[in-house]
Amino acid sequence: MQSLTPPSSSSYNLNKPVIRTRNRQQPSRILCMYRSDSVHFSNGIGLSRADWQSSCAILSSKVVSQEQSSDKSADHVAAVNGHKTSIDLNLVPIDQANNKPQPTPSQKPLTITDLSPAPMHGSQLRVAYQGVPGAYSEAAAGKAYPNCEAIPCDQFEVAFQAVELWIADRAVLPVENSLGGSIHRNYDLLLRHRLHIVGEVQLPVHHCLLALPGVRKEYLSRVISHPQALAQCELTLTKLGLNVAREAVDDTAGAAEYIAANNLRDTAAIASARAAELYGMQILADGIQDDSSNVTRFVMLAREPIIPRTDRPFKTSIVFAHDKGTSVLFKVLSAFAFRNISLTKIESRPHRNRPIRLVDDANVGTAKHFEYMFYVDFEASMADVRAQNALAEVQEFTSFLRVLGSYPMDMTPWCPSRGD
Ligand SMILES: O=C(O)C(=O)C[C@]1(C(=O)O)C=C[C@@H](O)C=C1
Repeated sequence: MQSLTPPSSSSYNLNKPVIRTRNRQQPSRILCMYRSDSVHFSNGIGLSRADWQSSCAILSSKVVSQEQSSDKSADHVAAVNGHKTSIDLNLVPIDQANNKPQPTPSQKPLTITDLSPAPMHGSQLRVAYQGVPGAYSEAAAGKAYPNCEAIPCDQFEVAFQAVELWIADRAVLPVENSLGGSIHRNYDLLLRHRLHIVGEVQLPVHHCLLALPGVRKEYLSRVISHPQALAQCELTLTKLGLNVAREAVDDTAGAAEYIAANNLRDTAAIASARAAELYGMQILADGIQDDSSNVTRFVMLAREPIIPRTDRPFKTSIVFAHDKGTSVLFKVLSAFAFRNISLTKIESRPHRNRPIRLVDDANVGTAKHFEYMFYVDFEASMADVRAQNALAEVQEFTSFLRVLGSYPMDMTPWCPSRGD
């Protein structure tokens, strides 16, 4: 199993080990664990657990929406995520009249525990996040799962692996910020890993400028923080007269920890008030984000998808591509527009497997088109027939389609960050 080690040279003992990539000393053992897990959960039809999980959200609801249709269409549906199988995917029967999932005689009615399975090891949910204690991601983990055990990881990738290897039950990862935009790394990782989005939280982000006790603004020659935090405070730093070097580090709280551990009196960090408290820093300026309504959206990831519902607002996240390029985009978006399904987010990322498509024309030469993966979030549950029909249509237009998750929207009342 992946080993846990205490944080680097920090003199602060927070009793919270950070999972670090450099301690992945036994890849073969990790691989074995994963394989045996797949075998153990295999459903006897040749699909691994991971395959089954990634297929089930879209496949189950689509098959159910076409309950009366032929075997041929079931095969067709089962190819949506690239898995050709005759598996019975009739997992979430839909009452078409009420547009609600219905229990069948062989199924127990759903309870709240079905929607958010309890951890197998005890009552406290273990939630992996990137950063060290005091990071905003830790606060997001606490908002998503009050009373959870937050597990710090030194990289996003490690947070994904912590869940895959059963070290954690969930990962909480930032995907976009209202000022800084998308956190692209996490979009790429969502595709590379087989975890499911099971929820979202939006966290007001209130940045502070932190320095060692006694340090004044005039002494500073640099400010360090997470690149997103530096971007979110760019104008305010200038307004404060801080024309100092800005340097990116892995996370906001880690910046504060680093300054404290190395007694750096010429360096300030952009981080939370909680980080100031944890690492014995003073707050030189409070609320330094360029916009008072600065919000970061985080998604929660799990090994299992949740069962989509229609009795509360849900969002669904998908990723798709087409081997004929971007011309498909308009058609895909129209599938949602015709059904009055609002999109809340669209993002494109390079198609890593095939980044460039060459189109040769003997007369004029060779066009080099960049290829993309498109990520779309829309406001509907996969248990909603409108979403099922929209995705059935999207499937016709795309060569790759994966549902990343269908999950409750964060509807907590707007509560701007402290001091605004
Ligand atoms: O560094 C942190 O404290 C984080 O949690 C990371 C992160 C990010 O990746 O965007 C999260 C929220 C803020 O937007 C700034 C940084």
